[in-house]
Order: sequence, then structure tokens, then C-alpha cells
Amino acid sequence: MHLEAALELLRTGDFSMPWFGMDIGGTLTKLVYFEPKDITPDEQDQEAEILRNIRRYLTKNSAYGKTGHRDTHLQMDNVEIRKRRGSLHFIRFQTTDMSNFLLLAKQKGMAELVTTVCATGGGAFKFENEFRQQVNMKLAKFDELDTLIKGILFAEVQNPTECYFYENARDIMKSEKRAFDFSKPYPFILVNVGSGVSILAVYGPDNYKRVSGTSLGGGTFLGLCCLLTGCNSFEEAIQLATKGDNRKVDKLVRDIYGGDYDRFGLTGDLVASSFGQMHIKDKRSSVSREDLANATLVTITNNIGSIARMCALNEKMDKVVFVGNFLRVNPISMKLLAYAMEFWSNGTLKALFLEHEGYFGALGCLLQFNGEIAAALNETAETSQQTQKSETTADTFSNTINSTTSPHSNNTNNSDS
Ligand SMILES: Nc1ncnc2c1ncn2[C@@H]1O[C@H](COP(=O)(O)OP(=O)(O)OP(=O)(O)O)[C@@H](O)[C@H]1O
Ligand SMILES: CC(C)(CO)[C@@H](O)C(=O)NCCC(=O)O
Repeated sequence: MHLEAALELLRTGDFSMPWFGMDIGGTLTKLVYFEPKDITPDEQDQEAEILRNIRRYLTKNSAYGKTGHRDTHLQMDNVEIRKRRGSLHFIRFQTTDMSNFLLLAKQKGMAELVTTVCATGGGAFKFENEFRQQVNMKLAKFDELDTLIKGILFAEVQNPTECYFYENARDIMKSEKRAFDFSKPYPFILVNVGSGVSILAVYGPDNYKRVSGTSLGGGTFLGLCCLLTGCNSFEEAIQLATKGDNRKVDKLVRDIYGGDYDRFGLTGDLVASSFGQMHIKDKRSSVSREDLANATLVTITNNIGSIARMCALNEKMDKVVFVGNFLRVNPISMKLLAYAMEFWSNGTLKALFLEHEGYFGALGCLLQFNGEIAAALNETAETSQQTQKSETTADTFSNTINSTTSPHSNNTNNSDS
């Protein structure tokens, strides 16, 4: 980051701006907002009115515009970030609604704050100009996979029940959610099921590689489901799937063998061919929308499970963590993934899940803010040492950042900015 941009962040980003992390994905935009709860009376007095209004608007409502929702059940209280205590709020809206979001942000006075917002996801690149032109905001861009991991590690430390697995995974009817101690996470496979799917092998906090991916992800499930059933939302698609039966759509091993295919351990009730019965006219006319939704969900989920398992095998890892909003309100897929990992690995692989599912990129982005500034400061310090042969500039900048890194702080001890 350049000095000018870092100074801009220092001047405007920290104390004249709410703390946001934004992940602009292919389908959903996720916004994590840190609400400081330890504001001193002095700070309260000096807090800009626009800022106060934004805080009230976000925290008093749980629905915004047409598609905006705050996931109140995910709120994290008493969280410490950069020496401030407060609550983390988790908000999402459809990325197709971006122009309305920008309009709303403008109406709430965001344009007058002139600021930089931390953003990740493909949309941080795609919508950069719109943010600048419509709300006078610069986007400080961070990589979506870096921030994803940062967010996961932070949430795990903050929330002792963040991570869970399914006990009795082999029996889907009986499998139950249980807390999992993820305090020693490495190494693990991370499967991010968003619109598309990215699969990472994570070796340490700053050490990972993207080992695979597939375009058959949450977007595929939703798209196919809308086409096949005429549904109009993810929630509707999941509701339909809950009432349906994929066995009326898929061809099972038993439909082919009349029973199990013992030699290779393929039991009769395994899916041999997804949608494999739908070429038969009679079968086609007897399936319901619910069956089609269920078969679509099972098809996409099994395919992701199968790729994830091969990645785990390749990387010799035994923990597979599934995240992303495809898993939102979707226990069918989670139980199926838990089953698939357990069954196909003979119990050597464990599927793990995280409560904040699709918000880790946005959360990691919010946390990254300071790191990036610090990096810029180091850059500044090095440059100034080289060019001016003086240490005082770096010291002054260090003092500045220490004294201005609090949200809503009005400490203007930034004489060099
Ligand atoms: N309310 C919702 N509206 C649309 N999709 C939803 C909703 N809730 C869950 N989903 C599912 O979540 C998926 C998007 O997940 P997520 O937000 O993690 O990815 P993204 O960031 O939009 O995509 P990508 O990372 O590939 O750019 C959708 O494709 C859909 O399957
Ligand atoms: C393109 C991204 C990384 C955007 O989040 C994601 O949708 C994805 O990983 N898609 C799958 C691309 C692939 O086939 O590897």
C-alpha cells in the first residue's frame, strides 16, 4: 500500500468511519460491522451525527431494503478488537442489489464521511468504480481466501462453540450436532461453498494453498432448482428439498444391481447415477418439485463431498472444514457431507462445520484493516529511514496509529497526517 493511501486511512478510516468488513461475492454480499460498546461520554459527545445514525440504523433493525438481513442469531458480543470492546453484527444482501445498497448508503450520509472501506470478494474489484462514483468511497481490497482463513481463526478463538461436527454421522436420521474443539486446527482442508467452490489445504495461519475448486457449487444448486421447480429463493429451494425424495429422481445401485454391489462395497441405496431415472417418461411424470429439489441438493452436495475427500487424501489431512452460505439453513447438506466423509474414508476423515458459515471473508477483512496500515507504516518507516536517515518519522507514525486505532476515537493526535 502506498504512503498516501495509508495516510488517507489514518486520517479518515479509523475514527470518522464505522468499522466494516465487506465481502462482495458472486451471489451474496456480506457485511460485518463492529459496534463499539465501550464508548466514553467524551467520545459519545464528539461522535459525528452521521456515524451515530448509521450505528443506530444498523443495530436497531434486522431488515434493510428489499434483500438486506441482519443475522441476529450470529451476533457476537463482548468481542475485543484492537483494544476496543463491542459487538459484531452480521449482515447480508443480494449482490444484485448493490445499486440499492449504494443508494441507501448515500441516503444515510456515507458519501459525506469520505472514507475507505475494507472489501474482499470478486465484487471488491468489480464494483470499485461504483463505490467511488456513487458514495465517494475507496475500497481497500483484500484477497478473499486470505481473509477467509483470518476470519475463521478469529471466530474460533472468540467463540468456544464455533466449530461442530455430526455425531453418528453414518446414520443420517440419527446424526446430531456436537461441539468440536478446533483450538489446534492444523493442518486442515477448507472447503468454501459459495456460488462456486474453492478448496484449500491450510498448513498454518499464513500458510495455505488453493488445491482445487469446482464450478458446481451453491450457485448451481440454486440455479438448477429455480429452473426445475420454479422456486424463487434459496430458502424456498431448501424447504422444497426438505420434503422431497431424491430416490425417485436418481438411479440407485439397487436400481441397477437389484441389491448391493458387494465386491466394491457399494450398498444398494447409494446413488449410482444422479438424475439417472429422469430419461424415463413415466418416472419423469411422477416426480414432484420437492423430489427434484432434493435430488439437486444431493447431487451438488455429493459432488462437493467427493472432490473434498480426494483433496484430503492427496494432502494426507484428516479434518475437512466446510464453510460458505450454501450451508445456511441447510442441515441436509451438512449431514450428507458428514456421512460422505465418514463412510467413504472408513471413519478416517472428519467433516467439520462453523457457525458463522458465510461470514468469515467479511470478518477477516474487518480484522485485516490494521495489519495493512501497519504494513504501510513499515514501508513508510523504511523509506523515511533510507531517504531522510531519520528515525523520528517512523516513531511519530507509530504513535499516531496507536493513538488512533480505536473505532470512533476522536483522538486527533495525528500531527503528521
Ligand atoms: N438468501 C440467499 N440468497 C441466495 N443464495 C443463498 C442465500 N442463502 C444461502 N445461499 C446460498 O449461498 C450461496 C452463496 O454463498 P456465499 O455467500 O458463501 O458465496 P458468494 O460469496 O456469493 O460466492 P463466491 O464466493 O463464489 O463469489 C448461494 O449460491 C446459495 O446456494
Ligand atoms: C471464483 C471464486 C473463487 C469466487 O469466489 C469461486 O466462485 C470459485 O472458486 N469457483 C470455482 C472455480 C473453479 O472451478 O475452480
